[in-house]
Amino acid sequence: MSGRQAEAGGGRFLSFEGIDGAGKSSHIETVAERWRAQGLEVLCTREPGGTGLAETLRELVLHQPMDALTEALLVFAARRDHLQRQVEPALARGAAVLCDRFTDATFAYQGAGRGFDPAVLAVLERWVQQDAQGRLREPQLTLWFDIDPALAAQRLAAARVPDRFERLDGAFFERVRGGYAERAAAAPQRFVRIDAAQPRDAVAAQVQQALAARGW
Ligand SMILES: Nc1ncnc2c1ncn2[C@@H]1O[C@H](COP(=O)(O)OP(=O)(O)O)[C@@H](O)[C@H]1O
Ligand SMILES: Cc1cn([C@H]2C[C@H](O)[C@@H](COP(=O)(O)OP(=O)(O)O)O2)c(=O)[nH]c1=O
Repeated sequence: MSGRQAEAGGGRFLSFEGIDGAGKSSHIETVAERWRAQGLEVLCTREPGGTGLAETLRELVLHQPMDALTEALLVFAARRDHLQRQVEPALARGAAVLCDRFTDATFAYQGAGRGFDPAVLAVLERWVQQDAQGRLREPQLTLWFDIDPALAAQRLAAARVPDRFERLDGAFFERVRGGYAERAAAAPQRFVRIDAAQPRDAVAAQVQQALAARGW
């Protein structure tokens, strides 16, 4: 965990990342159920989204044509509202926050995928996530569901109608995957790589092991 990270106030902040079709969504509810059974308050949420305003911005980002800077500004605007109105109050109450994607997705999709300048993303990250003491709000643990884009595409083809991102080609998702690998290499204490190509039970076991390693 980085020294510049904000305290979670007794709460837990866990993010789930990976390219579309990696299979992360299937596991969030399982973790939530287990933690609720332990008596924890759990907030399951997602980005972009998690508040009325942020869900409205999500609809635009997923369905309206726009350039990479507009995309980045909208996902950070959604993140700001989500942090202020949902995530920070939940962590302050001591709740566990399970977030389907967070800022790593912006570096992976808008940065590595679209080719937008990561230095600008890092500036926006500080504006949006830094507290008055200069500490950055980040997940304490990020589970990165890593998978070959060709396999993820096969899963998605069987699963749902694609949105703006899911329609992009294999080369885009190779770059996004590379973006996640870079983020993971830069923050090895925060990231755990999950081999998402495995069958669902094996993936669930890896998730459980990553949480147990944190005493969670
Ligand atoms: N380990 C797995 N093996 C095979 N199919 C999977 C596995 N995990 C999830 N799926 C299926 O793949 C599709 C995409 O999973 P989903 O959880 O929606 O991915 P994501 O949220 O990462 O985009 C769904 O149809 C899901 O049932
Ligand atoms: C959080 C975030 C998501 N995204 C993209 C990645 C996904 O394609 C999309 C929504 O993510 P996701 O919730 O995984 O979609 P779904 O409900 O279809 O599983 O938004 C970005 O491009 N930048 C971001 O900062």
